[in-house]
Amino acid sequence: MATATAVQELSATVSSPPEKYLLKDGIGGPNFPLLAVPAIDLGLLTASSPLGERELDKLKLAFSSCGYIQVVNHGMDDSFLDEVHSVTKEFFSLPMEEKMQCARPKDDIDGYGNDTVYSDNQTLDWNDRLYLNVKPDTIRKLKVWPQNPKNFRKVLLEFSGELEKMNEVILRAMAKSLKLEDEECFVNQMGENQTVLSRFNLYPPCPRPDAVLAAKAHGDASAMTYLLQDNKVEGLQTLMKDGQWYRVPIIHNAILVNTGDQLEIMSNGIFESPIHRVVTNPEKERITIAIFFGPDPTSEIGPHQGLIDEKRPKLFNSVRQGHKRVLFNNQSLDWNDRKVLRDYTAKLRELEGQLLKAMEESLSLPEGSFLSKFGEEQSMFARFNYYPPCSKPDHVLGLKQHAGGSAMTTVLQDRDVLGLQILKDKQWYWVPTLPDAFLACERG
Ligand SMILES: O=C(O)CCC(=O)C(=O)O
Ligand SMILES: [Fe+2]
Repeated sequence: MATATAVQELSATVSSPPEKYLLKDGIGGPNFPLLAVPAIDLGLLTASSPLGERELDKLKLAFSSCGYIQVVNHGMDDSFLDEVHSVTKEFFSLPMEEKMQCARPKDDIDGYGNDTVYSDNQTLDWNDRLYLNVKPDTIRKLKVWPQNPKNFRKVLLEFSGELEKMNEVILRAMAKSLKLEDEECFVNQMGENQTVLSRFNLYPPCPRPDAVLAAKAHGDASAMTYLLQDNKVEGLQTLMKDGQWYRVPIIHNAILVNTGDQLEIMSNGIFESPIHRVVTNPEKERITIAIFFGPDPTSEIGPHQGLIDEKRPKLFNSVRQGHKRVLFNNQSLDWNDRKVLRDYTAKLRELEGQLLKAMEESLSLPEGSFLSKFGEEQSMFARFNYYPPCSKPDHVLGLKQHAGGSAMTTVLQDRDVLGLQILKDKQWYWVPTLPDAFLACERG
């Protein structure tokens, strides 16, 4: 495993980014709409007044739709936040030899560096960063904590300490906004020794903003993420359910908060962990500071009991951080696969609606005759099949003869290998494969 050259140096010396930073299909765009992220007044979240109630409703709506809030009136004054920005900028402006004293050792995450290169095919991010674990104290790697600027460590501890308090207020408010009896339920799930990780990001100017990302699309593995954005240069974008990337706006010295994967689990999927990315800017550098809060890695987290009912079954298994598994009709799936499955099933639901409509039309039935029978909460399950080669195809079936119990089944067939047969008039017929076409059948 190798480390890439500092992006800061590339930015200063090359006129076009090396191949390994270029995305084959570009970043899309160029016009990305601005996302409306609600500003939440921290003081009001704890107020028992109609205004306080309104703020809680805003918070709930924001976290369950776009996944972000901008916290204002948070009690950190401008001069302090300017100091957070300036120690970060000063650190990245140090001569390379000095920054390298904080270099991330191979196979570690703490320290100054950038993408670890795992393979020749990897596309790299246009970003240098300093990762520092802050809590629990026992995992601090002080060897890579900057000694210069002199106030760096003090500022980091004060900033993360302020955000730790803010996080407790917000976690309580989230529980309250969901009308949960136990307002401490999310705070308690974070455990005795929650993890606090800081990430200082430098995004140098990039000559190919159309083809290079500063951070590839990802969801945060944290429970909650707090970001002090650059006050002048935008860059963060988030993927909304309409499949479109939106720009996340800047509010001067507001703290941008998003839910991470662990909170998605605790809230049984009500508060989703948004997928986001960072784009590059051709002229200006961008600096941000992210603080991630995660549950105690030794304690188990899971969907809160009060958020599980018939309408919203338990979506996730209980897990320890780092072992993110999910329940999807009793099939355990990896986290990223679940996101793919969610998008895929959403598209199939649309397709199903169109097919039902066409079937109604073909029988001259009024619109909705079939669809209405499925009800609000129609069930849907996925099954992934692997059929290994078999030396006795004349004696062994991949799947015995059956008719499914569903109303409608959609199959994405193997692109190359035939296998499915249907029985019609006592005769078995092959079902041809048509690359990337869906096979739909009634009554499974
Ligand atoms: O710098 C940003 O705008 C976002 C950073 C981010 O997504 C991260 O560090 O996980
Ligand atoms: Fe992130």
